[in-house]
Amino acid sequence: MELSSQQLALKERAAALSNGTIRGRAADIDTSREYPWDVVEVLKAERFMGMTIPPEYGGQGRSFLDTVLVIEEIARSCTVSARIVVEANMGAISTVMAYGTDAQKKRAADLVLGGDKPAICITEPDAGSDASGMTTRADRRGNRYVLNGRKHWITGAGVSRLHLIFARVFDESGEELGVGGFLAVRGEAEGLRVGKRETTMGLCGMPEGELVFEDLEITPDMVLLPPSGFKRGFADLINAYNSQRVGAGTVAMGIAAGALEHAVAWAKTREQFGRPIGEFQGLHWMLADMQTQLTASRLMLHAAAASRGPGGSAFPDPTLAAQAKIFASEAAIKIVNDALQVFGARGYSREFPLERMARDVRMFTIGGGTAQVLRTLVASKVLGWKLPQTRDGYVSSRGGTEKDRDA
Ligand SMILES: CC(C)(COP(=O)(O)OP(=O)(O)OC[C@H]1O[C@@H](n2cnc3c(N)ncnc32)[C@H](O)[C@@H]1OP(=O)(O)O)[C@@H](O)C(=O)NCCC(=O)NCCSC(=O)CCS(=O)O
Ligand SMILES: Cc1cc2nc3c(=O)[nH]c(=O)nc-3n(C[C@H](O)[C@H](O)[C@H](O)COP(=O)(O)OP(=O)(O)OC[C@H]3O[C@@H](n4cnc5c(N)ncnc54)[C@H](O)[C@@H]3O)c2cc1C
Repeated sequence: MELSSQQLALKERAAALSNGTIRGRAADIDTSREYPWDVVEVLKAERFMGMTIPPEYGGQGRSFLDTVLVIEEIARSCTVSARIVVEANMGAISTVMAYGTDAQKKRAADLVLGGDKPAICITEPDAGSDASGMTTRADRRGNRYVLNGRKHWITGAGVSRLHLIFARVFDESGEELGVGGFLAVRGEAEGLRVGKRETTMGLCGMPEGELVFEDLEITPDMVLLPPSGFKRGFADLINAYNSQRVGAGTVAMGIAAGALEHAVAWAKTREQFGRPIGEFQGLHWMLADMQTQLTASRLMLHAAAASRGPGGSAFPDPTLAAQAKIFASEAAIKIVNDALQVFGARGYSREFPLERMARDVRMFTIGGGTAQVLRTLVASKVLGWKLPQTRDGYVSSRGGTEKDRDA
């Protein structure tokens, strides 16, 4: 995909920041397990926070493809910093920019442009891949909603201020209306409690935590009503999430790009048997395969970022987003581990970035929808069949009977 001169300039600016300040901070962010507020200030100064926010709300109205160019460059040096760029431009913020009221857009834009990385709150202890099986509920009380429930593995728990919470909606008679999005700002909302932080293998500077909603009151101005209403609210909200799936896949690809750069430089300088190891054909072919997989990942992610879903969607095509994330995340795990292999024992040392990259990249076939669940989404498109995953749903969707179900 041909990039414009403005996009090339944007990519260069991001690369300069990545090669300088960001690269210098990556190892400390990992070992300290502290959220990099200093990096947020630098991202703000470079206007990499809220790039996709429309100019009327103080942003630049940049595309998802522009954002992907920046994410890749930042991820070459630091995964935590790259994920901040993802969530400051895609996912929750782009959902509010698409579905929100004017006041909600302004509030969200001010927070993100001020350096806030929003949290998208979908996953629950008993509803991970089966996200629509969520039990967090929003009960109507007069003109407000009261949220009760719990989410976990929420990126930014305890540091994010703006939260987009997916919840099952009930009217005052207790009738279920569907799924809605609810906005809450930590520190302003009574009843939003930050729980346990996970001790993760990678992305150590980014809190992944539990959120507990205890009679969290949501006023009408903070209800994010999906365009098709609560009835198809889940579909609308997860459709908006496709932007973040492309962003997540891009972080994985960026880590791989950084790891390959390190491996190429090492292969040229490390000598064994009196010659650079880069002279051995076995490594030629490894490096060639790594580059081939990286190029394919980048092409798929750029195509997905530039795509739009059916029906005039403002978001990437769901199938292209799923395919790009499946391919890029699985390729990146292989590329990073092969890059570590090129370093020999040094690859296994904390004195080199490869072991951190290998720990960081491992999450991308899980977070953002697992590689298995995304394959089902692609298969559903290929077959032209709906493929509900519950046993009853599957049997009935294929015209089966009770007998089939109990088979
Ligand atoms: C598994 C799921 C895809 C949903 O499966 P279900 O069988 O429960 O429901 P479906 O009938 O398949 O879907 C319901 C409805 O939504 C539409 N849909 C589903 N996925 C998409 C999509 N990606 N884009 C657009 N529309 C979508 C589907 O067509 C149905 O609509 P209709 O009824 O046909 O009109 C889903 O539960 C799922 O995606 N599970 C994975 C959970 C996930 O991705 N979690 C991410 C949490 S955030 C995170 O991890 C952040 C870390 S990362 O770095 O970003
Ligand atoms: C680093 C990180 C950050 C995250 N950030 C967020 C966040 O900010 N917000 C948020 O809401 N969530 C977040 N998540 C949660 C993430 O979305 C879930 O972990 C993911 O959706 C999978 O759910 P689960 O972990 O419960 O695994 P499970 O759903 O229990 O899956 C376990 C295994 O079973 C497989 N499986 C499950 N169902 C099927 C099926 N029908 N077909 C085939 N295989 C299946 C899965 O692929 C997986 O291999 C994050 C996760 C990680 C690791």
